[in-house]
Amino acid sequence: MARSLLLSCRGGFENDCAAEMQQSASQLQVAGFARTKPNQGYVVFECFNENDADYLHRQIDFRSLVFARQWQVITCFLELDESDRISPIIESLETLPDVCCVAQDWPDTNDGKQMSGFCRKFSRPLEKKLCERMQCQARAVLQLFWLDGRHVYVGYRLVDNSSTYPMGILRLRQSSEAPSRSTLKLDEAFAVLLNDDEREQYVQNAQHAVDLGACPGGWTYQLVRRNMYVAAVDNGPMAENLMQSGLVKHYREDGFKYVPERNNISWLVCDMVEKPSRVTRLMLKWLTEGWCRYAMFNLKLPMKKRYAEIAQDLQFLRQGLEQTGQQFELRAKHLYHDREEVTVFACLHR
Ligand SMILES: C[S@@+](CC[C@H](N)C(=O)[O-])C[C@H]1O[C@@H](n2cnc3c(N)ncnc32)[C@H](O)[C@@H]1O
Repeated sequence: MARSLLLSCRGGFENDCAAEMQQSASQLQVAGFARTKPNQGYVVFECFNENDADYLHRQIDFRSLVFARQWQVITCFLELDESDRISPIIESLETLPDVCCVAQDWPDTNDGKQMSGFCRKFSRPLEKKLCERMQCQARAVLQLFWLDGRHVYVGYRLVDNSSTYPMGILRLRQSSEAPSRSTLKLDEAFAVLLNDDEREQYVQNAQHAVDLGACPGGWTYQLVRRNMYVAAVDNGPMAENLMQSGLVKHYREDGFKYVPERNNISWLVCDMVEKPSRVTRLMLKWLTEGWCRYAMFNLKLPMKKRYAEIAQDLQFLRQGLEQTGQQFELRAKHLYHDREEVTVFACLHR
């Protein structure tokens, strides 16, 4: 009897996450409304009808949601007594489908961070009590979302339609050879926006790549690390260690005017700070002209209504790719290492 969904997001992006969920629900003709507060790092979406939360959780492809890092159906909200937190949780599980394991998350905020130690300690006794209920073939996870040590949302999420990472966050370490922290955005994008088969097929040694807005070279570093030849386009200075790799050629040119010299570019990546609509048009041009096979790029979103902007840009791109009559992929995610920006992957299957 689940009426609500919980979606976690980066603090400050609650309105965008809520607007996206509202739009996704109304496309499925499900009525509901979002409850959230600024910077709380999550949104609760309340449906008007019983079971609609489960329906939305099954019908909406999690990968289509840009701003949600993780989501779950809420079956109940518990206020717990510190003397016995486990019993009420166990008692509340009757309405749950079969689950294969338990996951504990909390809001990714300064207050929320304090929950990490608590959850680590709590998981052992909880799992001990729950082990009889776990069924390893089950396709759902028991998901707890702690607000503090006494308040928790209990519910579930489907393994095949949610993030596989704890808290929906892929944590990566920056290599000392990478010249900027931005490098983690592209590393995360390859991991999150492509599945294992796609990574194997699309990302290969000795491919040619173009990096627009490349300096100082954090994204180029990720391409070089994957043994690609890179045309790095930017007026700024490139990190010397990358230039010494022998794989990078630096073009001091305007990324909007640069035309590739070769016709076998696999990857176009772009991190230029520019209006998202302008970058979108440029990416569409590269893909439809056949100048590259795959594009991974950032759309910077300094405006207030970020969901409205990204929805419009993605729609423009989708329509442009549809007009080619070819099959294509288009995915966008507000990644953990993204700040006021969203990362997009697009390709045309020729
Ligand atoms: C966010 S930084 C890129 C950081 C880079 N991806 C990294 O990981 O080190 C944006 C870069 O875009 C460049 N840029 C902005 N507009 C450009 C344009 N029209 N053509 C080429 N580069 C541009 C800037 O010079 C700047 O170096």
